[in-house]
Formats: sequence, C-alpha cells, structure tokens
Amino acid sequence: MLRNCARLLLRGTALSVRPQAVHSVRCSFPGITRTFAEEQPRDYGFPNATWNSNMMGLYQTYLAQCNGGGWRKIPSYNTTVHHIAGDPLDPARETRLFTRNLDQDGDGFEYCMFYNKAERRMVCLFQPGPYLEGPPGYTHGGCIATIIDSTAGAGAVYLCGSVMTANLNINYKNPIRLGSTVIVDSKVEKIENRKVYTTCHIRSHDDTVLHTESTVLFIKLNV
Ligand SMILES: CCCCCCCCCCCC(=O)SCCNC(=O)CCNC(=O)[C@H](O)C(C)(C)COP(=O)(O)OP(=O)(O)OC[C@H]1O[C@@H](n2cnc3c(N)ncnc32)[C@H](O)[C@@H]1OP(=O)(O)O
Repeated sequence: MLRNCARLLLRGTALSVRPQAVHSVRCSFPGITRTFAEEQPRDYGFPNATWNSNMMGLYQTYLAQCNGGGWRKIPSYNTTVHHIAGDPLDPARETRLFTRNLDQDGDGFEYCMFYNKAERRMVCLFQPGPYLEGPPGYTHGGCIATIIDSTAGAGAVYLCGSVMTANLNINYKNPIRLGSTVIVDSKVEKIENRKVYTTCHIRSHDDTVLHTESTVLFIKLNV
C-alpha cells in the first residue's frame, strides 16, 4: 500500500486519499521534503512480543521519566525518504532504514530511543536478534557500529538538524550476547561551527558491563 501510494505520488498521478491517512514523511537531509500517502505508519519503538524482560523493564523506566523527567520517547519508522533529488536511486523503489529492514520482529535490531535535550543525550535500548550474529552467539561488530551511529546520529539530528557521519571510533571492550539488552548512551559533548562531537557508551542492562566506548564526529549540513 505504502509503496503503491508513494509511486503514484512521485509520478504526479492524482490520487484521492483520505486526509487523516496522509502522513508527512520528512527527511533529515536538506532540500528534501516529500509527502507520502500512507496508512498510519508503525512506530517500531513500541514494545512487541519479542522484547525480553530486561528490555521491557528499561522501557518502563525511561517511559516513566518522560512525565516531567526531561525525557521523551522518539518515534521510529522503517523508512526515511524514497527519493533524493538528483540521486540515481529509482524514486519508485521502496527503501528501508537499514536498522528496520527485516520483516519479522525480533530477528534483527530491536530498539527504542529516548531523548533528553537538556542533557544532550540520546539513549537507545537495544536487543540484538539472532540475525545480527558475528562471533558465535554474539553481536557482529558492524551491527554494534550501526546502532552507535544511529543513536549518536539521532541525538545530533535532534539537537542540530541535518548531519552526516564523518568519523566513528569504537573500542570494543566486551562482546554483546545475542538476545541480551544493552543501553546505548550517547551525548553531544561539543559543537564547533559545523562539527558536532559526540561520545557513546554501550553498557549492559544492569550497568555492570561496559561493552563499547566510542566517539562520533558529525558534520552539520544545513548551515
Ligand atoms: C531523527 C532520527 C532519524 C535520523 C537518524 C539519523 C541516523 C543517522 C545515522 C546514519 C548516519 C550515516 O550513516 S551517514 C553515512 C556515512 N557518512 C557518509 O557517507 C559521509 C561522507 N562524507 C561526506 O559526505 C562529507 O565528507 C561530509 C558531509 C562529512 C563533510 O563534507 P563537507 O560538507 O564538504 O565539509 P568539509 O568542508 O569537508 O568539512 C567541514 C569541517 O569538518 C571537518 N571534517 C570533515 N570530515 C572530518 C573528519 N573525518 N575528521 C575530522 N574533521 C572532519 C573539516 O576539516 C571541516 O572543518 P573546518 O575547516 O570547518 O574546521
């Protein structure tokens, strides 16, 4: 449905859509604003049946802090934009966010994010699924890099607008077991002109194990 509607709109074909069914999908990159007709999009940052008890417990903890505690839950969809002007991608082709590209809940990246503007922090509760395997039973380092980039990137976007990752450094300290829950905690440390310096740590759900420590440099685009 989404793909068909987007295709029709992109081709300029008249399409009658109920107003309440129109959802404006905005991209975080400059010069790109497209509106797609779609059903109410699913927010993948809500709990599903595959979330384990630690993930659920942390979710409830952060959710409780959204009531006057300075935190807010960030929605998470499975697509950003379908076409970038001048981009070689076929505008009619469906694209999916890398971290939301599997159909079955629980197989890949299960996560939700919470943002605290005053603290310049974006926190991601992350439960890696079985299709993210690297070493037997553990999460692939590239997947870990992805969730760090996505979390710190979202934090930079919420604070500064459009950014691109320029540099990502990770020290892997302890492996992350598949199916476990970890806390990805990023913070914007410093902004210098277009450069947004962030740090990010991944810790176990109970804070006892440090899995990674990293720095990520983003460059602002819309200045
Ligand atoms: C909301 C939820 C949804 C949104 C959720 C969002 C999640 C996003 C997470 C995914 C993000 C990605 O995957 S992004 C995809 C991976 N990244 C990329 O493909 C980026 C490829 N690189 C580029 O496009 C470009 O190099 C840029 C845009 C990064 C910078 O190019 P530019 O715009 O021409 O700027 P440039 O003049 O080169 O640099 C500007 C300043 O930054 C410095 N600078 C540039 N690169 C570096 C570097 N690696 N290390 C140090 N410093 C650097 C320069 O020295 C300069 O400093 P000074 O002289 O001013 O002092």
